[in-house]
This record gives sequence, C-alpha cells and structure tokens, in this order.
Amino acid sequence: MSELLLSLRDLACGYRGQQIVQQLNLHLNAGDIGCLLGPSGCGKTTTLRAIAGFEPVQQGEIQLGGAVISRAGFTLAPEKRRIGMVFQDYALFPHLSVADNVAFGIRQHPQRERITAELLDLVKLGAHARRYPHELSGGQQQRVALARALAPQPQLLLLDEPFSNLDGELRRRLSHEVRDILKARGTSAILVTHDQEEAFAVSDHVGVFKDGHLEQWDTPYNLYHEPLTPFVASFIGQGYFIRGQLLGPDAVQTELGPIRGNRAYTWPTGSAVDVLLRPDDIVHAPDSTLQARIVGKTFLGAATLYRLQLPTGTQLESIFPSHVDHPPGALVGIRVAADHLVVFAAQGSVAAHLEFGDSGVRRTPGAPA
Ligand SMILES: Nc1ncnc2c1ncn2[C@@H]1O[C@H](COP(=O)(O)OP(=O)(O)OP(=O)(O)O)[C@@H](O)[C@H]1O
Repeated sequence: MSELLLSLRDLACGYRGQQIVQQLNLHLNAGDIGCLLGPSGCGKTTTLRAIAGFEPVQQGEIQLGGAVISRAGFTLAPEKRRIGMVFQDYALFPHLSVADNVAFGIRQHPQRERITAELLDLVKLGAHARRYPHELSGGQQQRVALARALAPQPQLLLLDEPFSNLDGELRRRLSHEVRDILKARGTSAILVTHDQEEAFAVSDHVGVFKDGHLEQWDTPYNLYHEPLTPFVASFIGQGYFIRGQLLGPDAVQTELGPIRGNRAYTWPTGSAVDVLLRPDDIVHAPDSTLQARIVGKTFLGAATLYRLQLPTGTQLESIFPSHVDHPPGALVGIRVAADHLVVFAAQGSVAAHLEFGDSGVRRTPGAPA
C-alpha cells in the first residue's frame, strides 16, 4: 500500500480575490503520476502554481508528505518545498552548458558531478554535456529541463504542458520516455495538459477540470468507461448519447433494444435517460436484424471508424476491424456490446428525489473502483 504524498483539501485559489478554482479535493500517492486535464482556461495552471507555492490559496489547504505547505494566510516559500518544476518553454539557463544546467540545483552537493553524469545518461544526453541549450533540439532541451528538475531529488515534480512545444511523433515518444524515467526513479509527479492522449499515456490518475471544478479524479480506464458526469463523458474519448428509458436499475430500453450494464441507477423505472455509446460499444454483426446506414468513414489503419445512422435519424459511431470494408451509404448489421452502461438523466427530466450532488450513479459491487 503506497503512502499518501500530496493532498489538496477543499482548495480554492485564484488571483486578487477572484476565485478561479473551487472546492478542489485530490490525493496523490507516493510514486504515482497524476494529471490535471481540461479545456483552456479551466484552472489547471492556477492549481499547479498553488501547489508550487507561486500563488497563495484562498481556502482549504495543501499538504505534502504530511505537512501543510499552503493554507489561507500561509504559503511556504517555493524554494522551501521539495518540489521540482518543468515548464512548457524549457526555461533553461542559456549561458550555462547542459551539464551546468543540470547541476544548477545541486551546486553545493559533494557528489554533483556523479549525479549530473547519471542524470544525463538517464535522459540520453551524456554525449551533449558540454553543449549549450541553443545547440539542442526542443526535445533535447526538455530532457535537460527534466534532468535539472530531478537532480535535487524532489518529493514531487510538477510538469506544466511539458510537451506542447513539440510536435506529433516526438511528443508521443517523449511523453512515454518521461513516464518510464519517473517510474524508474519512483518520482511522484503532477502533469498539466489539455491533451487527453498525453494524459492517458503518462498518468496513473487523471483529474478532469471544468470551469475551475474538478469533475472526476480517476484512472484513465474509469474516466473512459465510467464517467461520472456528461462533461467527462463527452470530453474523454468519442461517443454519442442516445435517448432511452430506464427498465430497471441496470437496464435501459433504447431504439437499439434493451441495453444492460454493470451499474445500478437510482432513478425510478421509466425515467428518461441519455445512454453513452462509445465506438467500441457498437460492433459489426452481419446477421443482425439491427441495421444502420453508413454516413461517414475514417480509415485508421488497423480499424475503421464508421459514422452510422439509425432509421430514426439517430447517429452513432462504431469501430470495425479494417478488413471489414463497407462503402458509405451501405446498410450494415450491428450489435451493442456495452457492458459498462453509462447513463445520465435526460436534460430536463432529472428525478426530483435526488440529493444535490448525487449523480444518480452507483457502482455495482465488483465493478472496477
Ligand atoms: N495572473 C493572472 N491574473 C489574473 N487572472 C489570471 C492570471 N492567470 C490566469 N488567470 C485566469 O485564470 C483562469 C484560469 O487560468 P489557467 O491558466 O489556470 O487555465 P488553464 O486551465 O491552465 O488553461 P490553459 O490550458 O489555457 O493554460 C483564466 O480565466 C485566466 O484568464
């Protein structure tokens, strides 16, 4: 059982009395990588700056390793927190060599040369120790920044959009590499990004933010398969909502027939609901009587994403293996293969008996936590 490293309790923070982030609660265990994910302006960087100690908190508190480092009226100075930072723009010292950049935070350390050499090897820049930042590529500069941040052995590393200045393939490769490096050293980290693919590739837990509120803090698997709010359901992954009617706690009648899942809902039978269907929930079934027309098609390589239209006009997406090739306009047989039933109260029909804050969702015992 890992121990708790970082906790944010009922946190509110912002600028000059204006609250940007409110009622934020999250916990990170030692050795874990967490991620703050959300659209632009939702408060991710503000939260990261509060954890780093660059911004005071307005309410609640932040604890690191069991000690309070921020609460209203008290902010432990950033340099007194054992927290390292990696920024989007690398922020290397241009007049220092790669090795001197990495050694910057451990100048007084008797072993600084050995530690610097080890870290440069770790980030695969051993051969570039004497170069200067402007002689390196963007990806190499970000590796130097990572080595520099790791040198003082921080308890926690904060990474603010660390890959967003890099493109495509390099971005993907470096994000995997950074995860491997952090895991190999057992370094705990919080990453800020607005890129879901990056969040999932790097993190153990991801927090989805909307307008300064954390909507869900969970594993990538649960965010995808068991989103707790319609916003998380639509922000994470692809999918369509179709209208349905509750047949019982764990079954919904829809135009695709009854759909059953592994969660129980507390709304009364007959309630109008919206059912989330992901592309992997709809599978190709040539003999099915359930037919849909292909209205869009995107070849993805190993698979093809089809946009389908039901006779009522409802649209869905479905992933078929790419050797199952159908032209746009064709009718195809489909079957629902969703074992995670994700349902939200249909707009305007929220059951009146629900307490405020109750999403109406109960996890079935035995379902992934
Ligand atoms: N120094 C500041 N003073 C006043 N308001 C600020 C300041 N910095 C950010 N804000 C505001 O706080 C809100 C949240 O900003 P924040 O940078 O935390 O968002 P973000 O989720 O990190 O977005 P992005 O992905 O675009 O960086 C925004 O409305 C922004 O305009």
